[in-house]
Amino acid sequence: MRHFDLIIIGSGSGNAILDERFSDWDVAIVEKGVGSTSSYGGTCLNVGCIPTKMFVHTADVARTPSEGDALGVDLRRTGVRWSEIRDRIFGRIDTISESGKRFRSEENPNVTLYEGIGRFTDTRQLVVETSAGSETISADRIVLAAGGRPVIPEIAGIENVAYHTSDSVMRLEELPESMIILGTGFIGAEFAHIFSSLGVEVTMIGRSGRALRAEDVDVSARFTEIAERDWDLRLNRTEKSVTGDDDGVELHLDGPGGPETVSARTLLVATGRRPNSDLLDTAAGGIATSDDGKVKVDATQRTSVEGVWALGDISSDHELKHVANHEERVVQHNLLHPEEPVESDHRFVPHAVFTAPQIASVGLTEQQAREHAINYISSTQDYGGIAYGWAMEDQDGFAKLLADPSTGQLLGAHIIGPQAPTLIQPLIQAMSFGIDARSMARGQYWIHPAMPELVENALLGLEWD
Ligand SMILES: Cc1cc2nc3c(=O)[nH]c(=O)nc-3n(C[C@H](O)[C@H](O)[C@H](O)COP(=O)(O)OP(=O)(O)OC[C@H]3O[C@@H](n4cnc5c(N)ncnc54)[C@H](O)[C@@H]3O)c2cc1C
Ligand SMILES: NC(=O)c1ccc[n+]([C@@H]2O[C@H](COP(=O)([O-])OP(=O)(O)OC[C@H]3O[C@@H](n4cnc5c(N)ncnc54)[C@H](O)[C@@H]3O)[C@@H](O)[C@H]2O)c1
Repeated sequence: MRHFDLIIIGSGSGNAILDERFSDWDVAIVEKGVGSTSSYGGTCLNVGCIPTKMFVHTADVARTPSEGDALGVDLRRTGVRWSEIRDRIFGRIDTISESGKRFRSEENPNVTLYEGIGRFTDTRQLVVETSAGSETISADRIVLAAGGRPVIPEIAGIENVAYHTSDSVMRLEELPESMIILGTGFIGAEFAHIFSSLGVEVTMIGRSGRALRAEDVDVSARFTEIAERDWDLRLNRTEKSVTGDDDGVELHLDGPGGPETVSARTLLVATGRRPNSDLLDTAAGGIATSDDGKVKVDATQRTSVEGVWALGDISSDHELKHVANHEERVVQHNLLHPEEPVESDHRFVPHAVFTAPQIASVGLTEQQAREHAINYISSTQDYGGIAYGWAMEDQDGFAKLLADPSTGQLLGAHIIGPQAPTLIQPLIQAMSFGIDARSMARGQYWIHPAMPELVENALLGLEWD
């Protein structure tokens, strides 16, 4: 059994821990590979944030003809070269993944890369199943950065049909003429935009009455209206069974109008993700998990076992890359300076959904404020009420702010509309640095007539003592 100073399980955010300060540590990285190509470098790089946003940008360009009409410009999309799009995107991604793996395995003499599934057999001890056989390794310190994977719901017949998840759908051989997307969350909303903009007929299935229902209630309601215009959105549905053959799939549902069947060439399952703690058999390592399988950590990212840390999707409530990166920097510091540990800061975690239109959010939603009986004032500013919104003829977008009625400190910010993830950044800054709405609105210039006037006007709309 080989013993290391440090074992890192997972090459996503975990890969970034190692810098020159670790050059005299004997380190093992354990990585099983993600996606249909078993790639190195984790979810975000290979099957998550980065390729999806490369497809999203392409989809944004592909849908410009639908926006030209209101402006008096006639545009036509005459074709989509799917295999070129796919190969352009993965030509870049696969090269980065391969060079990242080569760097760790060939250019870091202090690092040993184990390619296979790691599983705990004892406290700080693992067996790794590699193609060359199984090997047992142990270490003084272990970092769990093993992420999560898509959940496949238990629908009768699903084991007999061909379906995709976000792990495989971006590498489709051909663009299908139709697609059923199961799930109306982040992944469902982003892929519905991507595939519909490229010409695929999208049917989207949701269990509740709203799409993106975790968003602020007004944002979710507006998004649902727009999604109903753009896609065949079927809400309040329960799946009964699924059947299929070489030509496609049929999903049998129960809904408000009784039983119904939807069919399409391809089925994409986007019904959430689960942490990989079961693959790791964290229980055998004595590591405590919550009921949902997330590894329990304290504010310094320490697990229940001395010398074992966790970060990112395997332990975090926020399955977001910027959170995994933040926690990785905390773990890195605490490995190097155990006598002066630092804590993760999860006070103002923003997120964005890169669908159409874009959505971004930070802090409390209105429904959360009500649920926790938090006093708030709110303000909503439409894109249609600012000069740049006139230029775009925007009819749908708005920014909504919630603030403390006694101090004017922002409690939450939610934007649906063009460039929402960019527009929200000054509001994240105001919340993080404790700037009240009036100081924020009037303590600086806002470029006229640029889109951030949406934020300025929403701030000015908040009225407090
Ligand atoms: C389609 C999609 C789009 C996304 N878009 C965004 C976005 O736009 N913005 C955003 O902030 N977030 C996005 N996310 C979320 C983001 O990708 C994750 O939050 C982030 O990648 C988590 O990083 P991580 O390091 O915790 O885990 P991962 O990057 O998943 O790394 C975990 C690694 O551990 C390996 N592993 C797991 N178990 C074992 C084992 N037992 N033995 C060996 N190796 C193992 C896995 O193979 C994997 O490589 C997206 C996710 C998906 C799926
Ligand atoms: N832009 C981004 O930051 C981004 C993009 C994609 C994914 N992500 C991360 O990945 C995570 C996973 O994404 P996701 O979209 O899979 O999860 P999600 O939790 O956002 O959405 C899953 C949806 O599927 C529904 N669902 C569950 N079981 C179902 C069933 N049997 N039938 C129909 N619907 C069902 C859920 O109610 C939920 O609405 C997200 O929570 C997010 O943190 C982030």
